[in-house]
Amino acid sequence: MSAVEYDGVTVEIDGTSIIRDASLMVDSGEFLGVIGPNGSGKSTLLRCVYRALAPSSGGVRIDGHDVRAVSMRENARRVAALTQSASLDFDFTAAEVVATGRLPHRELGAAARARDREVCAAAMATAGVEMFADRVFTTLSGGEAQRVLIARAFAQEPNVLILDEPTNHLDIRHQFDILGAARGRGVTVVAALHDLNMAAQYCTTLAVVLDGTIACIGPPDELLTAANIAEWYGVGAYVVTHPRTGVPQIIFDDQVPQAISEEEHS
Ligand SMILES: Nc1ncnc2c1ncn2[C@@H]1O[C@H](COP(=O)(O)OP(=O)(O)OP(=O)(O)O)[C@@H](O)[C@H]1O
Repeated sequence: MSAVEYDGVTVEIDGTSIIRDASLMVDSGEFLGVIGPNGSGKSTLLRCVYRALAPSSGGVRIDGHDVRAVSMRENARRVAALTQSASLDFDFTAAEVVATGRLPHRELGAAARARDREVCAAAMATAGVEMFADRVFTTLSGGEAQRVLIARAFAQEPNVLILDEPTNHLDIRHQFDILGAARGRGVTVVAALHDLNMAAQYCTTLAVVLDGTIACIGPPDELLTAANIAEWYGVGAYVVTHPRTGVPQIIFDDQVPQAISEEEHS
C-alpha cells in the first residue's frame, strides 16, 4: 500500500482545469520532490492532500484512506502541511503556534499532556527555534517564522509531511537543516521545491508538473538532465556530478544556446 496515492485527480477552478488526470504513488518513507515552473500546478496538487481543495474528479488516498472520507481531525493526525499561505494574525507566541500542531492528537477541550509538551520541545529544537518560544509569532522574521511553522508540522507527528516550498526565506544553513530534519524523521515527504540542486540532494524521487499535468516521475539523476531543464524552464545548464554524493548538480547558464549535459560537454 502506498503512503500517498493520487488517482486520476482533476482540479477545476471557475471552469478552468488547473490539474488534469494526475496519478501518482508515493511509497512510505519516500521523499518526493514536486518540481516545475511557476503556475504549473504544484501547490494545487499538494492542496488536495491536506483537504484545502477538493478534486473535481479522482481522489487522494493516505495509507489507503480517501482523504475526503475521513474527518479533518483524523486526516490531520496523518498529514501535516507547511503551506505558502499560512498567516497568523493573532498574538500567539511561537511556542503556542507550535503547540497547535498537537491539537489533532488531543481529545476536544483536553489540556496538553506532558507528552505533548515534550513533542513540541523536541520539534522546536529540531527546527532550531527554541530561543523564539516566547516571541510573538508576528514579530519574527520571514525565515524565523518559517522555521516555527516547520516545528509545528513536526510537532503534529504525521505519517505524511506536505511541504510547499519549505525553504522559502531560509538561508543556506537552515535549508540544509530543515530538509535534512524532514528526511531524518523517516516519514513520507511530499515537497514542492524550486531549488533543483536541493531537490537532487534530498529527494528520492521527483515528479515534474508542467501545465497542470504530471509530465514525468523518476529519480533525480534520470530526470535532471540539461535537455530536460531547457525544455521545462527554458534555461540552459551544465549538469555536473556532486563530488561527494554523486547526485546531479546544476550550473545554470542563460547564455548557453543549447543545453548541454556533462557528458555532452566533455
Ligand atoms: N483559486 C484560484 N483561482 C484561479 N486560478 C487559480 C486558483 N488557484 C490557482 N490558480 C491558478 O492555477 C495555476 C496553478 O497554480 P499553483 O499555485 O498550483 O502553481 P504552482 O506550480 O504552485 O506555482 P508557483 O511555483 O508559482 O508557486 C496558476 O495558473 C494559478 O494562477
